[in-house]
Amino acid sequence: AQSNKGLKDYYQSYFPVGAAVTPRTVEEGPEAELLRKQFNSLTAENVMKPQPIHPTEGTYNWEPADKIVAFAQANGMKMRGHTLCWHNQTPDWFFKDKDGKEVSKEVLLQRLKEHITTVVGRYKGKIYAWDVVNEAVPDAPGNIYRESNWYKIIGEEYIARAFEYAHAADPNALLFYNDYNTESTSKRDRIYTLLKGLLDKGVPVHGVGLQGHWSLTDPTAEALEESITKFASLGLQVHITELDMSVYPKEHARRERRDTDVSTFTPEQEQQQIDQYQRIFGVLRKHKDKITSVTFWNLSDRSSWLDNFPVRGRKDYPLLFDQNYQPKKAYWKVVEF
Ligand SMILES: Oc1ccccc1CN[C@@H]1C=C[C@@H](O)[C@H](O)[C@H]1O
Repeated sequence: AQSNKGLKDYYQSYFPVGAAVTPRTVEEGPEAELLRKQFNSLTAENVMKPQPIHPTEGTYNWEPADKIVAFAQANGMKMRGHTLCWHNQTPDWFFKDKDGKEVSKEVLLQRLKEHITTVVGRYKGKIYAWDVVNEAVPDAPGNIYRESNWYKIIGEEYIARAFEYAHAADPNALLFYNDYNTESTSKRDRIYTLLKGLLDKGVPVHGVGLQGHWSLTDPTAEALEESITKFASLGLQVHITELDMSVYPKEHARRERRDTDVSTFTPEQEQQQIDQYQRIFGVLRKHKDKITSVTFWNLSDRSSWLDNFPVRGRKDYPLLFDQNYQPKKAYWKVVEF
């Protein structure tokens, strides 16, 4: 019956649809029920990032990640791994020796290799796609490489090495480069240059993750189409990895509250959100030959990372399910096509 269909059923002949979850989300209850009904792919929102999973050189924290993997396995869901190499949520110990001094390039490469080999190896055969490197390209025009500790100590080759380590650990896993703001022409072009260079050197990159932290007006359908086709022209699969649609103007840096930062979800904002979700999914369906996964970042408006970014404590309403896990008007425009 229609009522039993979820997003994953409507999109069965297009692409898997997923959500970013916490270990709490997969405990029995309304959120686990919503996951089962609506989604057939999962990403761990935080617990597979370097800091949560490998807090000190000698300790791995497997239990939270294992919980999410077990839920995916038990419910026949695909699992995306997020993320192996990133400048954020990465512990300082990677970059420091026992005296607190900066480590050499060789030591840091060895630590990166150990981390990736151990994490990817543990979930071999259970995680089919990894965000190997996250956000290596800066927003500001000009440089291709963000000046992270990875880049400063190793140089640009840290990216190729990360992909090679992941491929050696699980030759069957699809390996992705993941980034946000991928529809801005300057950043899009620099990501393209980075990826083309890696592919030309034979580095095992299989796809690009467009995070999809979008807003009511950005991107336009044309800009999104341009990004999808440009990256696909490299022979890469395209995943939308962190889709949400803030009801506030897009910003890319955390900032303190201003008294104008009131939380609103007016009928006008809702209508704009309905129209934008309809436009975006029209483009994604049109390019189902290039798009092989679409994952929302978090599950429902009950809780979104945007409730605290870029402004702490400003409630956002970015997803297809409301604060009581019910489909919003935008949901029906996404599934009725
Ligand atoms: O939209 C942004 C603006 C500035 C910096 C980072 C981002 C997006 N950064 C993402 C968001 C949330 C995290 O949980 C994800 O791991 C990260 O990939």
